[in-house]
Amino acid sequence: MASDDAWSTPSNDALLLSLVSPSPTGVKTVGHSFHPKFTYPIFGDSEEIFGYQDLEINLRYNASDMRPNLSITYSKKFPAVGETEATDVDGILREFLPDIAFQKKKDFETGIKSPRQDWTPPGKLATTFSSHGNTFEVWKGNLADLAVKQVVKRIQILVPLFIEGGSAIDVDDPDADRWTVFFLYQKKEASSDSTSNPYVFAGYCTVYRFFHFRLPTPPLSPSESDVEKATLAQDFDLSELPCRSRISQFIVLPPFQGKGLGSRLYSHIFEQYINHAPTVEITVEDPNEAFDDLRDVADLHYLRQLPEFQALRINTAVAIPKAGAAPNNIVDRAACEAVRVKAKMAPRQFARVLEMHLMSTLPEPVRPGISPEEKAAPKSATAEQEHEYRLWRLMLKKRIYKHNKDALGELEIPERIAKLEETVSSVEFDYARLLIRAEEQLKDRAEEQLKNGGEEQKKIGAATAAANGSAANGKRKAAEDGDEPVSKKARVEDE
Ligand SMILES: CC(=O)SCCNC(=O)CCNC(=O)[C@H](O)C(C)(C)COP(=O)(O)OP(=O)(O)OC[C@H]1O[C@@H](n2cnc3c(N)ncnc32)[C@H](O)[C@@H]1OP(=O)(O)O
Repeated sequence: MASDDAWSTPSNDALLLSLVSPSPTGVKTVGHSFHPKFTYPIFGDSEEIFGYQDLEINLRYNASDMRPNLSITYSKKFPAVGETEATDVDGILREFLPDIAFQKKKDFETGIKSPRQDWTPPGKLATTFSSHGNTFEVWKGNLADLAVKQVVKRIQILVPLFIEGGSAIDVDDPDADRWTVFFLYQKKEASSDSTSNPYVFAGYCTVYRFFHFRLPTPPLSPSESDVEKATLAQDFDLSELPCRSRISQFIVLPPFQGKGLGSRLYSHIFEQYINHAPTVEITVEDPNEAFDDLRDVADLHYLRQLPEFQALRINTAVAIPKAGAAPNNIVDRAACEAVRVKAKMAPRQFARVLEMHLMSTLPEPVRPGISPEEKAAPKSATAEQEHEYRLWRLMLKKRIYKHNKDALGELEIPERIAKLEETVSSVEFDYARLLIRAEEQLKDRAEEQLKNGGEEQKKIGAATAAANGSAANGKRKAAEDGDEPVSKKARVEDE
């Protein structure tokens, strides 16, 4: 009998996903097939499937309505010996896929040929944009809509497969209407053959609406209290109440990744909630590093278009005390808060993007960059420039200290100071990296716009102007405190 190894297959390799569409001769794959990033939520921590040789698990999706079809093939199956038997792949996947996925291959292929050619994604068309010569559409719908629910049920397996720690949402929740779903589709030119639909699924995002509880500022005056009671006594639409809109699951399928589509989808969703009056804050559930990057850059572009954000400056008249608490007025706090509320950003996210932007406005000789050469040969800066940089760094240090007060408090003072300095330098590096990305993204988009022409040019122009002469120089400033270049790990302060 062959060893256990011979009967074991890494589940990430065995599972292959593809988008397909009907063709005159049968079914064709759209783009390239792809493997999942994670399978441990499905097949266990070891991500191994026992009991097969040459195991292939093909999960094919009809590219438009995402009707799934599962086929499992292998050359040999381990004959059960006592309690040791081959993993029940079909049985395990039934917990993650709707029944329709288990149809016979032939029925699936016949089935996807029959849908109407005028099929459109569920919900309503929210926006159209072009990217690298292709047309994309975002469709927006509510999970209470059966057509939206059907597609979500079909694609939910993508969450454990691509988002670490992600879990599917309960589509049968009586509060399903609190979920809004944004579908990203590529729209191909209508083909000469009448068999395939022009829509190809590229990704999706779910957004949950939380009620935004605001504690009344005590004491409520009798008149305010009466008004509140009267309001609550009436019939009112729950969807009109102030809410916090939280981006929960965000996926761009691998064949569409790294092309700027995630950023476009995020920016569109952000804009939707900026214009959605009941939303007071737009938040993100457990973002990972890739999503954080995408969001930081997109939020920076958005804020730089607001004149009141551009007007925020480091107040260089502020003196730095030799000892005691760091000053509170390095940037006008009331003005910051007004922009934050307008931009509906959570305080920490807003603070980060503001710090990043202000770093980009520092005079060139003191502006942190990412290149070690600059560290070896620092440019000479004037005393005023050094002062401005120290103020900026103090502001950053203060926020990071507050954010990590408990963890830092456990360290001895010299260690605490060293840890804080290290974290601040790491964040500086990260901001410099993101500012370069932001600049590159603007350039790419401007080129794209030049090719296509169009309205968006104006927005890009405004953001470019705000960034002009102030962007990161791609070099790392010599650290005053002699820090070594830190790792690229971004969120030290989040630990
Ligand atoms: C709330 C949440 O759901 S968090 C989980 C997010 N989802 C996932 O991780 C699922 C798998 N991954 C994906 O779906 C996609 O790769 C996404 C959503 C993370 C990014 O979408 P994409 O369309 O690939 O991003 P896009 O091409 O717009 O890139 C924008 C920026 O995101 C950042 N980014 C994208 N992918 C990565 C990555 N793998 N690692 C680090 N940064 C990344 C970069 O800053 C990039 O800018 P650049 O290409 O100019 O340097």
